Amino acid sequence: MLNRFARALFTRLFTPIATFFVRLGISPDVVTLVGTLGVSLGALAFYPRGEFFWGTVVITAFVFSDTIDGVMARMMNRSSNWGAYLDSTLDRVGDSAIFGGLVLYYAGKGEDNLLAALALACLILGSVVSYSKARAEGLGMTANVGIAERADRLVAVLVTTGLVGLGLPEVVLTVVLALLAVASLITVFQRILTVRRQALTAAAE
Ligand SMILES: CCCCCCCC/C=C\CCCCCCCC(=O)OC[C@H](COP(=O)(O)O[C@@H]1[C@H](O)[C@H](OP(=O)(O)O)[C@@H](O)[C@H](O)[C@H]1O)OC(=O)CCCCCCC/C=C\CCCCCCCC
Ligand SMILES: Nc1ccn([C@@H]2O[C@H](COP(=O)(O)O)[C@@H](O)[C@H]2O)c(=O)n1
Ligand SMILES: [Mg+2]
Ligand SMILES: [Mg+2]
Repeated sequence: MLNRFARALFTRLFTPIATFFVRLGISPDVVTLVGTLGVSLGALAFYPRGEFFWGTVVITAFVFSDTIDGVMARMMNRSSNWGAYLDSTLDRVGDSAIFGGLVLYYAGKGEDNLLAALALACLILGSVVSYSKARAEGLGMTANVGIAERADRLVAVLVTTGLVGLGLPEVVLTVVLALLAVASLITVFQRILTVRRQALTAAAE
């Protein structure tokens, strides 16, 4: 949902940074790689220790590299299949680090099995959401639908985790992760139904 409504706004917001990087001769692939490293290190260095606020600040500082790399590629007229593949594959690494960092904290020092299980459910279901689109695209179909696309999932987990780091009760994170897991599951079904419709229509033609 956010992807649809906020993409144009965020593209405009980050165009000056993208222009600056292009002038410095930096390639979009480097931005994709450094962004993923920053997100993953931020998540895995801070979240397992329960440092939710600083972890979220570091992750947020790097997560928008995913918007900047695409803007740069289009600006330089070098959008490529390789770039799209690298971008999507590394997205999965960053997303796994974020939810994985929460799993590590709650399965260990945080001692909350319910929160650990919910963070794990969000990690797994989020990956299935992404796979359901990638597989559809690999078969020549589209699955660009769903109430919990990547931007929605990231905003939900980062805003809530950051606020818990500032003192918001953990029960709010429990509720948000539970809702996110359900929304991700619904998104999987929305995508399956979309692809089924396309596959059946194509078979009938
Ligand atoms: C007091 C609280 C303390 C904590 C403070 C921090 C709060 C943090 C708040 C927000 C963080 C928001 C993070 C959101 C990041 C979203 C970035 C993003 O997703 O950008 C990438 C995306 C490019 O898309 P891709 O084509 O690369 O992605 C594809 C897609 O993701 C598919 O997903 P799927 O659904 O299938 O899983 C994949 O299939 C595919 O593989 C993949 O390639 O760009 C956009 O989507 C652009 C729109 C981004 C909209 C973000 C909205 C953020 C809203 C509010 C943020 C407020 C923070 C303001 C910071 C301002 C900084 C100047
Ligand atoms: N290293 C990269 C990263 C991205 N691209 C191209 O941008 C598209 C994704 O754009 P976003 O705004 O969603 O990040 C991607 O499909 C590629 O075409 C690239 O070429 N190299
Ligand atoms: Mg990108
Ligand atoms: Mg991406």
